[in-house]
Amino acid sequence: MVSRSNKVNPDLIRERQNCTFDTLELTHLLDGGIERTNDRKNRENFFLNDPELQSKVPSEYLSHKEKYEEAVKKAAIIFRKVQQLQNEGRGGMDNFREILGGQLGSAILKDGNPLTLHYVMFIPTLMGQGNVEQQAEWIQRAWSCDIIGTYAQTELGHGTFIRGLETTATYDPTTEEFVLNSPTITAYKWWPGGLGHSANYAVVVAQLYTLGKCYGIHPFIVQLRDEETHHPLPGIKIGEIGCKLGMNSTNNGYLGLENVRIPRKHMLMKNSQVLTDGTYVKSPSSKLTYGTMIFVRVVLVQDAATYLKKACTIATRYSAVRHQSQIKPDDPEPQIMDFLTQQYKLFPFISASFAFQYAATWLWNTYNNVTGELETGQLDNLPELHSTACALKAVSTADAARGIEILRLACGGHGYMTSSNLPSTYGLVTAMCTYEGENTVLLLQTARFLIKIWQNKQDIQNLPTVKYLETALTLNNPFEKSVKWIISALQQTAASKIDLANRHINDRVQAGQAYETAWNNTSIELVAVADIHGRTIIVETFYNTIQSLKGTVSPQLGTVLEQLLELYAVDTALKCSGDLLRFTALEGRHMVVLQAWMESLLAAIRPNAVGIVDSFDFRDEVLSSALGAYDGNVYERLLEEAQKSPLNEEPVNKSFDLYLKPFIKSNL
Ligand SMILES: Cc1cc2nc3c(=O)[nH]c(=O)nc-3n(C[C@H](O)[C@H](O)[C@H](O)COP(=O)(O)OP(=O)(O)OC[C@H]3O[C@@H](n4cnc5c(N)ncnc54)[C@H](O)[C@@H]3O)c2cc1C
Repeated sequence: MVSRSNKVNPDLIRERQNCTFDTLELTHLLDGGIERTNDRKNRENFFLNDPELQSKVPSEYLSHKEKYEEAVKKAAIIFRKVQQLQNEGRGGMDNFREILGGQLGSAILKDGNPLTLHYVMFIPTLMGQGNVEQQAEWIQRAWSCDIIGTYAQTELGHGTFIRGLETTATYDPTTEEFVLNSPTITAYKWWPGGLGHSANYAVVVAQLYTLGKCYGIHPFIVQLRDEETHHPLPGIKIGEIGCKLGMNSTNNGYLGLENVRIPRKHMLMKNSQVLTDGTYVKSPSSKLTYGTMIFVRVVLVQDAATYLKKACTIATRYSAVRHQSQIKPDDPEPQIMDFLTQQYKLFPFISASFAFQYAATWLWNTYNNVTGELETGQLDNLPELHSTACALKAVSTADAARGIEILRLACGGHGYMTSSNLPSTYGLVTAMCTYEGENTVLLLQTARFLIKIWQNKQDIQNLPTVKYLETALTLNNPFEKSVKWIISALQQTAASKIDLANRHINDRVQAGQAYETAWNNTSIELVAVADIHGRTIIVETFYNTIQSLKGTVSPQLGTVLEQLLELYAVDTALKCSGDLLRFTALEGRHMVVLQAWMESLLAAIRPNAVGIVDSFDFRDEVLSSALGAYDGNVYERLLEEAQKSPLNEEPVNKSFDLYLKPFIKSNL
């Protein structure tokens, strides 16, 4: 068997020598400073050097059951270590962000963590929707993992349309309890992570009935399993939903409820309440329940950026060491990265990963400001935040999933190997397009906000993400080869498309259609409206971030960042060129300028491509890829990974004697 050398591949050495900027400077910038880089590295050492968290057998070779058991074992170790860090005052939120996201988390558990929902949904829901007494009772127990929870909203019959959920919680004033039921098969909860065999509690979303009246969906804390034996409690029908495209260790579960009684105070009552006599007290604002949903969407934009960066690192390093074909007859085989089409597969996604990271940071800050205002009863900025989070989550996860697939294809056959780690990365990211709000549905929510703003333009000045709508239609904006022009052209396009969609809704209403029908009949345009609005925000945020960094980074790095910004902007313009030709001053002859600009940017980025992805500073364990390792010893690693196949443990498999030999002989 070939043993792997410790030498770095000479192509990668040369790429690194040719890099024009200091990769460490970019690493520190992306991490948020040298101290945060050091914290991250310490955290990586703390988790990844722990032998208990290392796998002997790649998880693909385990059975479904073994995968789950291994995942629970590691999840318990991970969170024990997180608790240790928290107790020592080390790390704070970053521990959770990295453990639960695409950085450290996916290095240790490549196909999902069964305890993620506990941290990402159960605890935030207790915090966001529990009153002070409920928080006092539950949050400490949840933080210390005395109980493990999940969030059970989706049912077999309904995901998106939550008003259609069928699980019922009927108040019984005689015992001061709620009685929970799944009246039909379609009322069974379906999908919650960790629900199958990990959680012993869940926040269950159910239709609330009291004094004979239904008050719509509300959240309830339901105990699912005995805290000692872990056996399901009476009336709880529970299990795991089975194999999926990806995320096969997250233990997604189903849940049926049959006359399950819970105390009145298990209804989460920060917003609405049911009093002991059964009187329903309405929430002061239905918008107050948005908080947790928005939080997760905000986090997903960051995750989209991280996973895309990982895929870019794998495909870019591989493209530097892989040689194939010839550009000119008799030339040696070039690095595949020297094919222009290959650069076009790689570099726009490198630039997109920067765009998404900066959008995520901006969205996170906006989220914190707006939720701070909520605490003081100020709700004015919530609809805009909701609309923006919907659009950015949809655009970033869709583009990241598409990008990872293109990056996988960019690695040819070897990208199809699970040892490239591109298939499971795709599995994790494409799921993000569906959960926490299905992307089309989210874009339609953004569109609803935009149409409302368009119909009623007062106070728009105070809404930063839509302020442009005031003037964008009347702009006289001759073509210019600049990012600023692209931003204003995207704004003009978004405004024109909103105007057009609005007119089409009105035309349909005038022709006799109900508003809702007219909305549905215009929804292809409405989705496109929200999509371009989201892209406009992302390009503008990227531009603003690079402007704010000017003078704070070295000129060499400044140049690279400017090139990435320009590439993201021009690539967006080219992809939206049909719309830009239709709604802005862009003409056919300008398309030639945009195309040449894009090609010149590919050429400019080429010498730094490996340097840029090196700056993402993913440890090999985090990349988990035979194609993407720092040393570039791709072929040795592929062979080494192949040896881990259980089929290779013996020279002749028993199926030969059992089936193949009789078959061959029978053909004689
Ligand atoms: C990996 C994974 C993990 C999950 N984890 C959880 C969890 O922990 N807890 C939980 O409660 N749920 C969870 N879910 C469920 C998830 O939230 C739902 O799948 C999601 O909300 C979409 O709902 P749906 O599956 O019912 O799809 P549907 O709503 O049935 O969507 C199917 C199609 O209909 C379209 N559609 C639906 N409504 C509209 C509309 N109004 N306008 C236009 N088109 C529409 C959609 O665009 C889509 O194309 C998870 C799902 C996945 C895939």
